[in-house]
Amino acid sequence: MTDAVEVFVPGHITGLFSVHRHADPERAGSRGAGVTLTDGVTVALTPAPDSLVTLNGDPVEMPPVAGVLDALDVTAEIHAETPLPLGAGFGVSGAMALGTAYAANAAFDCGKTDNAVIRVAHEAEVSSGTGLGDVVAQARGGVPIRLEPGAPPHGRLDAIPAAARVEYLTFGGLATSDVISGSTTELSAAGEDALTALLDRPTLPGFIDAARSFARDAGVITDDVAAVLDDVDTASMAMLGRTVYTLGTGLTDAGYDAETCRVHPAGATFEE
Ligand SMILES: Nc1ncnc2c1ncn2[C@@H]1O[C@H](COP(=O)(O)OP(=O)(O)O)[C@@H](O)[C@H]1O
Ligand SMILES: CC(C)(COP(=O)(O)O)[C@@H](O)C(=O)O
Repeated sequence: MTDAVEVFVPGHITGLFSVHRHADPERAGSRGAGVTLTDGVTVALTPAPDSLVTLNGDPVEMPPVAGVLDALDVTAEIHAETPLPLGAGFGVSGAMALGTAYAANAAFDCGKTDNAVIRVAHEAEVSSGTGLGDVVAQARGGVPIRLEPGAPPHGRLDAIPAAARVEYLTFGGLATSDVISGSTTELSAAGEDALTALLDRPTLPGFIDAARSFARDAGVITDDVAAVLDDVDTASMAMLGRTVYTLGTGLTDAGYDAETCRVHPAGATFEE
């Protein structure tokens, strides 16, 4: 058993998605597409007799992290640091679950393969109702397309092979669990149409166009987000949060004081 293990997990903004429920959480998930970010979450895990989770120094209730620790039957202190806001569509909960799973597997010599670690984090995230596709996307990096839902070996991923600057502006959170546990028929139909359109044009402009159509058709846009989307036709809304993002410089060009990062070229990594 080692002392502390640190893992970096990229943030993930979902552009479009459809919900695929299944009694078995490793087969449940979403199809869709998003961008992983160089702004992410660094998860530091230290084995400890009582589990504790902090985010930027403050204790937090984080069900998917608790779920990972339970599944691995370990207790630990998890200290996570991120520039990203929690609950605003950046997959912070998925990042914390995946970072915890990788770090715990290493610190406690659980002996799991990469796919098995991803499966543990995905199951905990899905069972907590905090996400459906963030974990598999964050394990891959880049601009992942989720062709089939679920953790490996069930889910299937592809990606848009491209890099970009990413700008984002956040107004606050949207409760992911309220949206994905409610009626998702309209949202999922919009997500399937948008994924088909993206696969016809798997480029960054194709992604933003599909994401904007999805955001409009899914009926989730809030007034603060809508006002920015009216101003910036290369921007869309992060699922699921009151966040606007663009690939390139659209937000700053329009005079918004946006945060800036890049598409992350890789998935979660151990920090040396
Ligand atoms: N202050 C907080 N704001 C939002 N979520 C919080 C907060 N403290 C704890 N949580 C928990 O964090 C999780 C956030 O999940 P989610 O909304 O999917 O966020 P994200 O989009 O960052 O992944 C939920 O389980 C929620 O209960
Ligand atoms: C959109 C969402 C269901 C939730 O994303 P977040 O709010 O960032 O946890 C995501 O996990 C996905 O499946 O695409």
